[in-house]
Amino acid sequence: MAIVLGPNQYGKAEVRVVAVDRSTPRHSLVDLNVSSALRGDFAAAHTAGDNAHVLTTDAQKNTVFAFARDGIGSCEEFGIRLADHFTSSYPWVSGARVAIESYGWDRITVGGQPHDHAFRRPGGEVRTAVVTVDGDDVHVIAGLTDLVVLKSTGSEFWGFPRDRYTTLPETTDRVLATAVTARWRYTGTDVDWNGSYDAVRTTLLETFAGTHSLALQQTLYAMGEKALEQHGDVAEIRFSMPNKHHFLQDLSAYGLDNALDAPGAVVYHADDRPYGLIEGTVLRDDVPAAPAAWLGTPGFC
Ligand SMILES: O=c1[nH]c(=O)c2[nH]c(=O)[nH]c2[nH]1
Repeated sequence: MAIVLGPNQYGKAEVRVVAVDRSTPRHSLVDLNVSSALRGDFAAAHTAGDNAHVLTTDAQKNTVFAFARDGIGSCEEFGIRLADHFTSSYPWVSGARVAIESYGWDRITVGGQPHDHAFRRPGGEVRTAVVTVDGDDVHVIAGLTDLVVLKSTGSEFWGFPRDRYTTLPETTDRVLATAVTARWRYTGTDVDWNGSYDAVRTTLLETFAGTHSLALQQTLYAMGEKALEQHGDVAEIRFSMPNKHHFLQDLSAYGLDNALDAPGAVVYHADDRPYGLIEGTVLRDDVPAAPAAWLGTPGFC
């Protein structure tokens, strides 16, 4: 009896690449989750720790980002480009599997017009309602979770203090993305619930799109302020908004620039964790607080 190596493959799973075409003011974006796996003669790595045949998973990840710089096109084309590249890179790489998930983004409409650089990811979003009767009081909190939105420009972040652990560069043009959880409390119950829900949601989307953001905190406040200005029967609105970071990928190590104004797609790494978590309440100061309305609804400060 001999023990032998059976089928094997290896690669980098779930490379989150976002390529933004900024060549005109009307941006478009491709948002992918790419997993590559190589097959071939990798026996020595397994049996002897000899890595001479191992095209690193790190290089596979870098290849995904580098190839995205030329634009992604369809995910099928992108997969073929990558798989062809990997299999032609070394004679012992006889096969490659490239699996791609593509996340669609719709343009946010503002005043009936599709926005140039503000997008909403369809799916996932959930409408919520919490009704609390407390003695004679009836409280209604409407809301939504997982309203995923992104601006490919119109977002800056600078002017923050720098201590010895602060390495974040200042930026005047970044991707801003979040998954909005919002809950808003009505002052009464004489409300067209569906109409009001749609209208508040529209206000949130239009304000996210239309606010030139200096911080996600500022965008949060602007969304709440507009919701209260435009909807007189809303007493307060609470938000929980993760900052879904999109880092400009550094491609300089392989001789590629990734400048915001260079031709080709601008390539970002969509990082899923850790994430900033920005939470806040915007309220009318002349409406009594209603702590009973929020009892048992966690996730807000
Ligand atoms: O909009 C932001 N707010 C922050 O508080 C913060 N912190 C950070 O690292 N990036 C950002 N972005």
